[in-house]
Amino acid sequence: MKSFIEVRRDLHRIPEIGFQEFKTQQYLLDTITSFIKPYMRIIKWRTGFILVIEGINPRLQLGWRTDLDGLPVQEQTNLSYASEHEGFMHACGHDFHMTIALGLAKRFADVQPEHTILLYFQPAEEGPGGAEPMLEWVKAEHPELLPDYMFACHIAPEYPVGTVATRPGMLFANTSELFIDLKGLGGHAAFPHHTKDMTVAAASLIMQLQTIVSRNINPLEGSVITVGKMTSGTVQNVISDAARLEGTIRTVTAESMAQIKKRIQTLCEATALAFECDVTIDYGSMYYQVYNDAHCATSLLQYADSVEGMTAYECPPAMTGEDFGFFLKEIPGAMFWAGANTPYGLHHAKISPDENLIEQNILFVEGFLRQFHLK
Ligand SMILES: CC(=O)N[C@@H](CCC[C@H](N)C(=O)O)C(=O)O
Repeated sequence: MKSFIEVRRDLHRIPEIGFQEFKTQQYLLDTITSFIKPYMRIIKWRTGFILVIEGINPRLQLGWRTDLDGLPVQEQTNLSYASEHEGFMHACGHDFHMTIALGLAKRFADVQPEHTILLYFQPAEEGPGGAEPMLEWVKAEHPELLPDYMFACHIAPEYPVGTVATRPGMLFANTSELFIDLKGLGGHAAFPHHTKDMTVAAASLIMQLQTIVSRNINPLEGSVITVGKMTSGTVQNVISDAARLEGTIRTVTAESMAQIKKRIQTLCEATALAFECDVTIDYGSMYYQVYNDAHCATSLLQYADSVEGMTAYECPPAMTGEDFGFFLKEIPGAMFWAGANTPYGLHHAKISPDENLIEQNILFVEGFLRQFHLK
């Protein structure tokens, strides 16, 4: 078998967006098939699958989840193994997450575990969200594959390799995507008084959206509204008849999410009135916050503390979103940040995490799952 660094590089070359992970799924299945044992079996679901590894003496079923999808980001790393898919990149570390899961599969193929291990290879974390429908499928079709406890990691650029950073309670925020379409009346650039200019309406709306967190939400409750993409118009001397804003909302409570959406509705209605146009809102997909079970998070930190080369850090929560939150809503478990030591942040076109994290986290997670026990 190839080294795990080579495997990660292979996966890095072929990023695919949510529910389009066809090559990725095939690569993962081919790799697992090369070392699969009679006590292991694969159950496919859409572009993902579950690898079931029967334990020798299974008192528990422990789940480990990896996400599979890349992002629509044009890579700028200049790496020899950069993305071969123009306009797409593994800019959120899912190539690392997948390699760690493959590494666990290999380690448990080499030495059968005591507990039954369920490796969830889940599509579409970045959007539209694979965790919720995957969990619904398991509950309906394979309830025997529901883990008793479930874990996952996410790379963290800002921490040194070997860091395990997590906390009991909320680790990541509630999220909701946000899509706003504005439709007006286009026309000649020289005759603005005959038009309803959607570039100006959209620009005004963006500025108003940015007042919600600063003026309407309790400052002691963190919230974020980001408009990551704005499109409007066709050419420099035609007034735009259509604009679209694409963004995301992050909150720490369901109440502030509802409050923000109410305010967005009001501002959109006001924009429609002020700019004499149609404004429609679509909230896309929403993720439940990542809420760690206290015993599971503490167990991860304590185990990290006991392993040479690993550093446990009880970290603050972040406004990142993760659909792993849907698993944790129903199954006790925890997610942790795995130190990746790179100057560029998640979703940056130049992010290049330290590959040493792969081996270290395979061994860490393997050891953690093998020794995990009930309270
Ligand atoms: C870990 C991470 O970066 N996750 C994404 C999840 C995105 C969810 C959804 N598409 C949204 O934008 O609301 C993140 O951006 O935090």
